[in-house]
Amino acid sequence: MLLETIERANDIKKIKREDLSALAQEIREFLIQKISVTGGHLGSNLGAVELTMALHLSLNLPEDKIVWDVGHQSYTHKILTGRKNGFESLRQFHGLSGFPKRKESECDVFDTGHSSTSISAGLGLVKARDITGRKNIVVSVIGDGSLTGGMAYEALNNASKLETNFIIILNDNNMSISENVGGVSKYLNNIRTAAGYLDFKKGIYNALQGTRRGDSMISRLRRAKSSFKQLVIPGMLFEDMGITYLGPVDGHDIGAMVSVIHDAKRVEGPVMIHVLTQKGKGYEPAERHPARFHGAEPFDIETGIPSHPRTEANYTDIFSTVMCKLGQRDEKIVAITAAMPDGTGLKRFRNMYPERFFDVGIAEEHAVTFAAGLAAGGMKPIVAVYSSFLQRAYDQILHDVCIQNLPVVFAIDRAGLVGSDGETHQGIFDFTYLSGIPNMHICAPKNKWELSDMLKYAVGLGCPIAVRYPRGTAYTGLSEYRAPVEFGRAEWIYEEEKIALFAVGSMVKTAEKVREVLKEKGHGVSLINARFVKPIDREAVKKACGNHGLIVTMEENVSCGGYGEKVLEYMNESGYKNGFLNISIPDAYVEHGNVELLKQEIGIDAESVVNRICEALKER
Ligand SMILES: Cc1ncc(C[n+]2csc(CCOP(=O)(O)OP(=O)(O)O)c2C)c(N)n1
Ligand SMILES: CC(=O)[C@@H](O)[C@H](O)COP(=O)(O)O
Ligand SMILES: [Mg+2]
Repeated sequence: MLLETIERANDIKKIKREDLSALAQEIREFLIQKISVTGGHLGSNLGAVELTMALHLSLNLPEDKIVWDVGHQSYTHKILTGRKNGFESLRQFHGLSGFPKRKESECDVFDTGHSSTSISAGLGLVKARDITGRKNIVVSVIGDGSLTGGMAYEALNNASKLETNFIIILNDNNMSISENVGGVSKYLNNIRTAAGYLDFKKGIYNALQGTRRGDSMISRLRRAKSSFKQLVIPGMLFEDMGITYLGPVDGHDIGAMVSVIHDAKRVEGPVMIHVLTQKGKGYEPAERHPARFHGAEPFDIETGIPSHPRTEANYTDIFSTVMCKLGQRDEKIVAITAAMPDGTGLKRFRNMYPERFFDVGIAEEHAVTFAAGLAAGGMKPIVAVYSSFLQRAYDQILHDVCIQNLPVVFAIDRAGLVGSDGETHQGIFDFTYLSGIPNMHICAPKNKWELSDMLKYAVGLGCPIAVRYPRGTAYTGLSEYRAPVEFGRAEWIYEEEKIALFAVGSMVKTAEKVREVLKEKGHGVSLINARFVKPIDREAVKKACGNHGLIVTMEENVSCGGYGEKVLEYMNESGYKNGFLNISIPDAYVEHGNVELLKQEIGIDAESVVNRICEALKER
């Protein structure tokens, strides 16, 4: 086994050239086997095996630096830098992260998880290198999907005036999570097609090898121009910006890539190598269904079928169904996603109302301002977005939606702990970043019916509102509690005396369990479904303060700027002296792992909450 000989960075250089494709095959088998058990980002990793090997053959790690965009394709890099044993615990609590982590290895130079950051970060590393007089190589690896994100262009704009070496690898597999969309995707497609015309199986770069920055590469291409009917000069967009373009190169040909990287290292300035790869390469189910195997749950290797097929609807399914109904009822309803039609459940809406569906690419900032424009034009936009990705669009929410009080609905999925993606993806800040914005309203459903009711309520509200719901199975308990949603009003579920549990969204289910245990211990416990985080229901808090010694707030958001703080602020303002306990996420990032385990770890699972309440009662 060649893979066994790889124990640390640079060991790959000891492998004989003729054995490299066998090593690539072993890496693929390893990835398929491990990810079939743990789950993980299979497709992107299978596509980037040879590209990563070529980089490791060409660079000297950790002195040289690789910045992985999103970082979901960095598994081969982890294998080649001595972490293959960690794959047993990939994305599990205290196990190997699914993304690059500086704390995991000195070969991980920059933490990622969100898209389109790699060129900015790489440029920063280049400048730090130049200022300190070091000579190392810096490479940013960005996918075609990530190149739809605005940050990438801000960085290219900035990099274009660079006079020292900076290598950008565009790993183009013609896919984002779903189909890649828009003008950039079309442009890259044209390059691919042009390469096809030329019948340059190994890419235009190989045919023109030996060219240098700004000289014969482009002029040779121009000379070659007369031989085509339809001409696309590859990379002209980048060349015109001052970025040397090399490619396209076959991303599964290690020799070709080592050769082009060798040349790129000699360019004094920014240089982009355009590499063509196939998502899911080498595993048929993933090649056939790249979207399904982008982020795979554990699966059967023979068939590709998930090992634990889902039997219950999740919140995304509910959102998806409601959107189709809303779209049917009202022609002004439009839906927007930033490259997540599958993940947000908007695919069905897209199929039914293609003219009212917009996938804007990985462009959350644009998605929000675009929605504001739609609203200003009289439409009723719903932006479906993951909580952690919406963090990017803070100013657009404030400046473009809320100052003008435009009726944009934010359907915030993956709110709360998401699990195996970890720190970068936990949706635990949205109450905080949204609730400080005047005109914004925020609500969270306790179960699947309430999500449906809240969405319908939200589209009729006529001003900015966020409905936030978690990843995973939609709660079906408390179905008998379905009082109409009213602006800023909580819902009393159980009304007793002594302890009042004010729970938000997903925490209502936890609060039910907490209540059961406390009742067994002889306590009277009220349970209030908060429903609204902004505005909070002051009347409900006032009422609870009248006959409950202890007020407990429960939320899956960081404590700072969350629901609990708002309740406490109101209690203080009003002079209520009741005991108060805030159950929320502490002021820290939460790593990857099973959500139930993470909840225990941070003390927001039912058992921990009971213990904390009992402690609080003792102190009184
Ligand atoms: C800001 C942000 N929005 C959305 C995502 C979700 N996301 C992760 S990977 C990905 C597609 C990236 O496509 P590409 O860069 O081409 O890489 P590939 O998956 O094709 O390897 C998306 C949309 C993200 N990580 N960050
Ligand atoms: C890398 C990335 O950002 C996405 O692929 C993310 O992992 C998707 O998460 P879900 O599995 O919750 O859709
Ligand atoms: Mg891609």
